[in-house]
Amino acid sequence: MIFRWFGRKKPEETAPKDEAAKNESVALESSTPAPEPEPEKTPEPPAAAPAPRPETEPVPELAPAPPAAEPRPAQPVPVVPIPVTPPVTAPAAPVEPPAPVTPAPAPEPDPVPELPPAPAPTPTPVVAAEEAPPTKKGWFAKLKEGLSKSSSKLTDGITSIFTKRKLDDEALEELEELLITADLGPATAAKVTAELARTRFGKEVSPEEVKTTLAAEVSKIVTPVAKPLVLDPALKPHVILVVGVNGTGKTTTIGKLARQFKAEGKSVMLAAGDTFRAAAVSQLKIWGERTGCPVVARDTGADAAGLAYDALERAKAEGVDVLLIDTAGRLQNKTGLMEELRKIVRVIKKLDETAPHTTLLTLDATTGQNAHSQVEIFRDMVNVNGLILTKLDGSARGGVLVSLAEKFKIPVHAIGVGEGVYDLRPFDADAFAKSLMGLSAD
Ligand SMILES: Nc1nc2c(ncn2[C@@H]2O[C@H](COP(=O)(O)OP(=O)(O)OP(=O)(O)O)[C@@H](O)[C@H]2O)c(=O)[nH]1
Repeated sequence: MIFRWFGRKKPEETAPKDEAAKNESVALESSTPAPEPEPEKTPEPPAAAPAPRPETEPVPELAPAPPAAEPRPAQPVPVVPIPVTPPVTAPAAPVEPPAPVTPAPAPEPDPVPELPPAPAPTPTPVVAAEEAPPTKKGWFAKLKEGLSKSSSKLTDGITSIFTKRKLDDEALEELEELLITADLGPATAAKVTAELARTRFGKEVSPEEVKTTLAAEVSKIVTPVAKPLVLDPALKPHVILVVGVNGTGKTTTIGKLARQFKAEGKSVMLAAGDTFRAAAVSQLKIWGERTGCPVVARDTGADAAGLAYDALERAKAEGVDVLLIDTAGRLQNKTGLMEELRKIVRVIKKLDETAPHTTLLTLDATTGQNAHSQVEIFRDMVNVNGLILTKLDGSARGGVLVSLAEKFKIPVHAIGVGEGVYDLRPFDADAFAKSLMGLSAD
């Protein structure tokens, strides 16, 4: 029966590699500029097109009224002096004379003392003032806490399977199922349990041992993809195209990355390439303000590729270090989206044939296995060469990162564990694996 474990489920996911290679070449082909018949719609360098000039940042009028979706972390709430209403005391038992009951001075709607003009929600240009950057220890704690829903599902399951029990076929089967339901995917689940069987089969194992072994296995699987996003200093700018389904965290991630690059002393420019939704544009503008980065934007409905072209042209002219381009993510209109993304790529290649230098796909970790199809779809549209898993905080499906790593082998540059500007961190394989299994850092 041991052999059942070794032979039964060889991780059968070699196919994706070929598929990945195939698709990659497709994507690359599609982005090769040479015999492209299309550029008739390509926005030409806006020589004589003064009309919808991309408006540029800073955008002073944005400071007030952030849209509801604004991911601003808790700010000290401006204290507006509110006129204190006198406590309404029940009038004491009526005493004579009953007649001229002078009604207790009604809590007058106070003559509103002229309030000093409400302190406008601070324009928050200084990111550092928002929250303190977490220490390494604080970061691990945050990651562990963020992954607690994912890990408690796993650790509760492991405890119930392995309390005073030998590692037999049945236990392995249950473990494998548990790992699958925790989104690690069938191939990863089989691989990890087979490894456990190889070393411990027939022995009594404690839940702690199982967790430690699984953490080590998970770490082995995700280590090859844990690659920080490194900017090429020779590029002016290093162009990062950010793609992903709506709501997966593109704009927020751009804001967080912009902060990080700025903190490293880089000059950063943002391009509001999701021209479809006005809210997306204003959200990016807010991030631009918060991080002190200029934002190239146009009116809703403008041509996204034209905007990207203008942004790159300007970034080059200004010698900017990094250009982050936001994009739309309307999967409902897949063909239209594919066209739009490919066109952005083609058009920016006219200015720099090596751009985009990084095509980042944001994936919402709460969507579990759905993330797999998103990788496939976007990889086929554009040559995705980096992933960012967002919303790992509060997701019960953080295990999906492991199956993504195993299947696609695309670098995971960073993970998002909150809406705050500091809540994006380089992906640390070991810290992630331990947190996922509910273990402590050391
Ligand atoms: N908890 C949590 N929320 C996040 C994280 N990243 C983004 N969000 C939130 O997810 C929501 C969607 O994020 P956006 O950045 O607007 O996503 P988008 O992909 O740009 O979406 P569209 O603008 O609709 O295209 C916002 O409320 C963000 O604050 C994360 O790591 N953790």
